[in-house]
Amino acid sequence: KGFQVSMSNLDTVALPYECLQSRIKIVADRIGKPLSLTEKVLYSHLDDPENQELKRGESYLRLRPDRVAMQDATAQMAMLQFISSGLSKVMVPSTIHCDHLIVAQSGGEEDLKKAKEINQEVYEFLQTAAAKYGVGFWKPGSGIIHQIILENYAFPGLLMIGTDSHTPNGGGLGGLCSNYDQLIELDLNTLEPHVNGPFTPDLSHPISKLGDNATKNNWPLEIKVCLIGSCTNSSYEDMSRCASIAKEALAHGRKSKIPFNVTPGSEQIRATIERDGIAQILRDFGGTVLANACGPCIGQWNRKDVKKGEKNTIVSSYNRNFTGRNDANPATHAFVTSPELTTALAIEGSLNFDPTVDSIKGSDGKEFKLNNPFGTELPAIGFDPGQNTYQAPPADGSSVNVVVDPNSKRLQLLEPFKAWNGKDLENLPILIKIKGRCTTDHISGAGLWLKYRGHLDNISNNMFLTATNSENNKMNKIKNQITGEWGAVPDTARDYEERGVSWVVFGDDNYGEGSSREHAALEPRHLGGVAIIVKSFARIHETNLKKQGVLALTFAKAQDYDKVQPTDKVSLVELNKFVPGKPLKCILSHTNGSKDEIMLNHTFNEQQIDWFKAGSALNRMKQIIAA
Ligand SMILES: O=C(O)C[C@@H]([C@@H](O)C(=O)O)[N+](=O)[O-]
Ligand code: SF4
Repeated sequence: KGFQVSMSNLDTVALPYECLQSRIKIVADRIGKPLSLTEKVLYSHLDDPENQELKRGESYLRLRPDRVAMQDATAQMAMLQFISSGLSKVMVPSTIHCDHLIVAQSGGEEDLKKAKEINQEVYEFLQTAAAKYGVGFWKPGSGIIHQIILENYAFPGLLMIGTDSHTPNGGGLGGLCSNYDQLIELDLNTLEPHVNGPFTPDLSHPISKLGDNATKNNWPLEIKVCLIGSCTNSSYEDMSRCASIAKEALAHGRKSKIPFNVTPGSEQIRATIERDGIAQILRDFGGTVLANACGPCIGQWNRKDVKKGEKNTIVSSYNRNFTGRNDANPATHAFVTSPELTTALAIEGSLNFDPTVDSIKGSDGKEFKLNNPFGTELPAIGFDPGQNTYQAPPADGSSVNVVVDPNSKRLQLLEPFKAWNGKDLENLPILIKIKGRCTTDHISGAGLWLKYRGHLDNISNNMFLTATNSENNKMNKIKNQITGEWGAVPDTARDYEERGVSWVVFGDDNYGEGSSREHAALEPRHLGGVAIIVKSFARIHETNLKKQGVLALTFAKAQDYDKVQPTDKVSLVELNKFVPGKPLKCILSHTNGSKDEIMLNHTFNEQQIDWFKAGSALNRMKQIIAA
């Protein structure tokens, strides 16, 4: 009792277990039955455990997170929004992690040096904003946010807000607990390794069928590059399992047939795999050790081996493989799988090779088969922390000067979005009616655009560039409904905006899947979009739209999507009756004079409707603070 342990060895704030347990007790007494792990983590962070409404799947919980973590591609916008809030310091321990902006080309040291030069302005902004507002700063080279969280910050029961969709990775240390909502039994002996792709992580192939499926679909069988690493596949164990395969190949005089890139998840992983000889084995196998960063996973890859438009296949252990995501080449067929399967496939460099059954010819001409990979979960003699790349926030950063050059191409201070004018939205043009998959990479691509993530007007030039227009099945070719001219999506949106004309977008299922990037919501809002109307939303993106004051609406009847003509004028009426749980009325006025009235569902609660009325959640927060 009374003995305090700090939340991490980099913070002074104590682990909050006493407070968490007292809140759980209050809720457990209210509910009167055992709680699942998720309920324990959430309810122990309730702002008002005595009175919070607790309807599973319905209630919006007001929560107090223990900490916040931001990666550098989203932290710029997060800190710009924080600066515009007028608050003087963060309320909970927070950190910024420089991991998304380092371009992979020749290898770790060289790439990191170049990144520090190229991104100097952005790193300087983040480093000074961190110091000024009390945020810890992990310098470029520290590693990927989620690996660092696992190494320094995650603890059982933690509730953390992260500006990246893989933040739940830290939940892996959630610890065991007594009550489950559902028990799913998986017989792992029946589960064979799978490889997913191309163009989506949802297209899954058992390794035994991969070659046939690739042949049937005319996907290139030859693998051009294999890449291991990423925020969720770059632990010490991952690397040591890959090294066990590399070592076996080397023992038979074989190595990777193709370029093989290795991304350590953090400086600690890099230093430890160097110390333990694992990095050298991977280099002997033909590997290039890249910087501790996201790199090619998010298109930070200065790829030289194929030309843009050239059809080719790559295999990685990354998390995503959407069109063009890794190298901005829409013809790159990217497949994702485990780090060890990626390593094994590199030996023969073909999708037609099944390392679980096929043998390999050694340099002595003799056939051999790979044994199952094995790894070491934790290094026997502990981790080598490597270089210290962490900057703790000073006790008082108020005098720190944060520079945002008004002529910068990469950073721009934010202007508040306008509040709703209290009127219905009448006869708006449709900017684009999107057909099929529309991920956040389609709405706001990464790759070369990542450099503009701190400049809302400049990054808006990538808006919807790779979304498919239902009218012509083309990307980035839409008709301006006022001038009749065909043009690029961002230019057309800017033309409407300059004319003071708001617009809407229609979309398909799981709209906005993938990344957390708020830019996919900020950009349409910035260029004059007022409503996104789709068959269904991806959860994170729907919330991002609401936060930015955009009406995130879904067809009450999915088939109403087919009633929408790209030339329609769209009205959203009776908005004065916009309340939780009540669908909104939409009138489609077709060019032939006929009209269709359809109903649109939404998931806005009272607080979020206030965000819409105020123009954004940030505007609403400032109203509350000022009141
Ligand atoms: O786009 C971003 O900056 C965040 C994004 C990125 O890490 C990604 O994997 O796409 N994510 O996953 O949330
Ligand atoms: S998914 Fe890729 S880009 Fe996103 S955080 Fe992980 S490594 Fe970085």
